[in-house]
Amino acid sequence: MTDHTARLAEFRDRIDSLDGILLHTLGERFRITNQVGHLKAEAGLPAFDPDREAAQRARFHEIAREVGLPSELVEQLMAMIIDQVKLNHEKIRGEL
Ligand SMILES: C=C(O[C@@H]1C=C(C(=O)O)C=C[C@H]1O)C(=O)O
Repeated sequence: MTDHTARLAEFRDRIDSLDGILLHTLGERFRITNQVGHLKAEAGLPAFDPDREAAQRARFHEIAREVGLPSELVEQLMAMIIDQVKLNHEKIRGEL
């Protein structure tokens, strides 16, 4: 193996490991938001909480700046996740 091939393989190992961490973390986030979905459905609370989401967006921008990621990327990524959470909440409510 050339030095470049070995370094590429090392980088890809690290990428695979980080992808695993990201997806396991996402799975854990969905497990917790599903619990929130059950709690809200039982309490008759709406799936969507705009004040909470506004506070989260402000925090996402702050974190994006800290870690050097484009704010738009972080915002779009988190909006996709949160939209799916709200769909899950509607589904949970429909099943009660
Ligand atoms: C999980 C919640 O429900 C919704 C989903 C959110 C999320 O995925 O972070 C945030 C706010 C709500 O619109 C919540 O209210 O905390």
